[in-house]
Order: sequence, then structure tokens, then C-alpha cells
Amino acid sequence: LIGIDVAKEDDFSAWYAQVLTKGEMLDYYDISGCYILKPASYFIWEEVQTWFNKKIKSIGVRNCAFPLFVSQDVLEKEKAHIEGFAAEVAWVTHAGKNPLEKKIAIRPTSETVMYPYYAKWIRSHRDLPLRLNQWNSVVRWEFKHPQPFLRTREFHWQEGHTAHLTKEGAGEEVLQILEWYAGVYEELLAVPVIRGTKTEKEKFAGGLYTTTVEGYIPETGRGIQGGTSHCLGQNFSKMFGITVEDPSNREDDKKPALHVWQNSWGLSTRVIGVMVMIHSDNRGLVIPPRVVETQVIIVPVGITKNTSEDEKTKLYSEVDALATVLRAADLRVETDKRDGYSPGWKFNDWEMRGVPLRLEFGPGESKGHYVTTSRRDLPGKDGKGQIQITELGVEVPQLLETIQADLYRRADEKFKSHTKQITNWDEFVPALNAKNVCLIPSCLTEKCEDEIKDMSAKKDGEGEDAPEDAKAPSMGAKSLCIPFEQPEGIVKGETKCTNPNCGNMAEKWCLFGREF
Ligand SMILES: O=C(C[C@H]1NCCC[C@H]1O)Cn1cnc2c(c1=O)CCCC2
Ligand SMILES: [Mg+2]
Repeated sequence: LIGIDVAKEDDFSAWYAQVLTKGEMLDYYDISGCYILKPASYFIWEEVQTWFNKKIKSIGVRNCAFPLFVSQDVLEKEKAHIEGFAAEVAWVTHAGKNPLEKKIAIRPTSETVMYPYYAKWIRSHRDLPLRLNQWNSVVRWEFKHPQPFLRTREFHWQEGHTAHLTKEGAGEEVLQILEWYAGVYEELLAVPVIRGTKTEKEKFAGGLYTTTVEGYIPETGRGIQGGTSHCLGQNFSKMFGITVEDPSNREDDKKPALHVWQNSWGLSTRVIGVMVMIHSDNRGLVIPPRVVETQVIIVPVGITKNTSEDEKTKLYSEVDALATVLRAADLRVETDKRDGYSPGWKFNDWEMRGVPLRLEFGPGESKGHYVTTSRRDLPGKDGKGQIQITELGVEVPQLLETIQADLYRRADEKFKSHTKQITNWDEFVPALNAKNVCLIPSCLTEKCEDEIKDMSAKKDGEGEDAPEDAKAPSMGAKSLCIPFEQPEGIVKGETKCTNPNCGNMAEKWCLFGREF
């Protein structure tokens, strides 16, 4: 297991691939766009599931499992919904040598799988709100360059699908779920996100409105969509005939049936990729303590060839005792007593795996009744410290929480310092090229967005510092979201849209950036 031999700032996507493989998070597969999630990354996904399940179950969401397959006519029930995506649908055409009568799709998402049953199961307003969620994987045959965790042809996610009597009831849930998406990023993964609404151009076309959490990747200066919570309005309930009788009906009068209001919300294993890109460094993974499989590694040190067997045995048993104390404090601890490997080799190995805290324990520590600590997030002597053994059960959990908070604070400072509030168009493209995202007064029209994308696209070879996949000539800026938190400064009817060719008045501050 040799170290990472490419720097994050030199070749970002090569660095990313090495950090993931050498950190044993993932392995490559012979089918392009598909990857193996190894235990180290699956553990993180399970922590996300545990945290998110607790939240959604608190509002009555129940988990379930629908079939993987969708028949062609069901999938294509609503042409409008599917036409934009048809190229991405994967189809099953044979069973063994025999061609199937009709080809069958592998679910790219489950609206068309689930909603015929919503129509069947929802009869009365008393059946509302219906709130179901699936933890599953879906397939989308993307043609853009695949990226582990971020853009894969099969990905694991959760997809929540709910039905409500009123628009307000649906709207309340949309925001609650979005806040919990932000919580997954900010509480568990130490990743700051901006909450907002997608513009008409960027929203889910099948829905009424889309809310989103947007992240920022400093090395590429790009925004990244972190998770979306959509209100579908009554679009799908009209498509699938999901209605209830009007609750205000008296026995004889018959008001027309009401179409339910629906939401759908999704968060995928993309969260893991974002976390790795933001926190990991040139020595490998850096994983936040709240989600890492191994929070503390204890490494015996100071054993030389003239250390007696008794001394070594005594030291190893003290190391085990330290682990017991920490496990009693609910920490996930390992000890590395492998023979034939130097402490330095072991340090490098666990650093590559992103273990946030290392404890070194040798004859010196034993005599002094302390451990030497080494933080993964702080290189060199800044990360070094000592903890008295008597204080272990209290100070190690505290130190892990400090690491968690510092990881978040640093990422938040980077995001904030690379978010430029701009009202003068001439500053827009230079700000993008300096790896910023830009908050600008915008008219929010699709036409204006298209113009901004063209005007901010890199011409061939321009911006040599851009990472190779950002050199693609078409990398123009897209709208990322209309932040819920709006700065001051837009005077309705007075402030003009920042796009000089637009001529419209600005409606809101809108976040633009080159996007993953
Ligand atoms: O999937 C959604 C909407 C919604 N699906 C459920 C979870 C939340 C949200 O992602 C949008 N969408 C994206 N991609 C595709 C489709 C699609 O509907 C349908 C066909 C293939 C590709
Ligand atoms: Mg897509």
C-alpha cells in the first residue's frame, strides 16, 4: 500500500481516484460507471441511513420496497415526464436466449412504479398524508464522464414519495426534508451547504417547484447539487388519477374529487463523494469522526529489537486496556499490533484511511501515564498533543468533537470566501475563473440563464489552470439555486438583472457557478 502519489492541487480527479482506492472506500468495476462500495464507504452510508431514518420516521414516513422493473407503457405513461430522460433508461430485453415480448426498464426513479399504487391505495382523505420511502439503487445510463460517487450509472439513494390533502401540508414537508438533507451534510459530514429553490430552468420539469442544498468544491471552484426536495403539485396525481373525496362534502352534496398534492425527495451516495473531495488531502482520506468507521487507532510505539518479550506483552495489554476504556465511552476504536510493520508505516496506513485520531503508546507514555495524540486533520506538530490516561474517557470524545467542528468551520470559511456577491457583470467571469460561485441580482428567466451560460463558457484551452474535465469548452455557469437567505440590495422595479444583454428587472439574488 504505497501513499498517494498525486497532489490534490495538481490533478484533482486522479487524486480523487487514488484517495478512494487507497483508502479502501471503493473499487472499480468492468462495467463503466459502476463501482464497488467497500465496507469503509458503506459504513458511512449506513450512518447517513440511521440518522435520516430517525428523522423521517418521526413524521410518520414508512420504508418499503417496490419492484426494480418498470414496464415500458407504465414508464412512458407521461411523455412529458420521460422525454427529457429517455436516453438514460436501461432496458432488459432478454431472459437467457429468449427475447422478451416487451422490453422492461430498470427503474431510473420510482414515480411511475409507485404512483399507480398510490391511486389504488388512497381512497379517502383519512388515508392522507401517505408517506413512503425507499432505500434502493437506481440506474441512469449517463453519458457524461463518470465520477465515483458523484456521477455513476447505478447509485444508491433514498427516494421519498408522499401524498397530502393540501398544498400547504405538502409545502411544509418539502422544507422539513430539505432541512434534514442539510443536516446530513452539516451535522454528519461536516460539509456546509446553501439551501434554496431551483430556478424554472433547473427545477425538476415534472414538478411544481424544487428546493435544493448546494455544496461547493474548492479545488474546482464548482457548485454541486447535494440533494433535492420537490413539490410535485398535482401534476402526477392528475397523471395517475390519485384523488380523494372532498372532506367538506355532506352526505348528499358531491363536490368534485380532489387531486392529492405530492412531494418527492432524494439523497444519494453522492454525499460520500462530496465529503471526500472537501476534507481529504495529499496523505489520503480525512473522514469526520461522526461517520468514520474507526474513530481512534491506537499504535504501540518505542518497541525496539532490545525490547523484551515481557515488556512488549505488558505494553500490548496496556494498549488493549486503553481501547476498553474508549469503547466504554462508545467510541469506535482499533489497535494496530501487527508485527513486522514500523510505527511510521502504520501511521501512514491509518492516515490514508482517514482515521481522525491516532493515539501513540510506548514505554515513555506508559511510565508517564499518558497517550500521545495525533490529529489527522492537522499536519505535523500542530496536530500533536497528550492526554492523561485518567482523562481518556472524557478528553478523547471531546477532541473528536473538536475535530468534527474544525472540519466544518474550515469548509464553511472556504465556501463563504469563494462566494462573491456581484452586481457588475464585468466581475462575473473573472470571479468564476478564480474558482468562485457568484451571487447576482437575477431576473430568473430561462432565456437569461442560457445567455449567461454561453457568455461564461470557457473557449477552448482557455483558463489553463482549470482541472482537465473543466477545460471542456462548454463549461459555462448555471444557476445553482435562489438562496432562501436573500441579501439586501434588490429594489423591486429598480435593480436591473446583472446580465447586460437581458434588460429585465432583477427579481432575486441567484447563486450561479460552474457545476459538477
Ligand atoms: O428523479 C427525478 C425526480 C425525483 N425522483 C425521486 C427522488 C427525488 C427526485 O430525484 C427526476 N428524474 C431524473 N432523472 C431521470 C428521471 C427523472 O424523473 C426519469 C427517467 C430517467 C432519468
Ligand atoms: Mg440526470
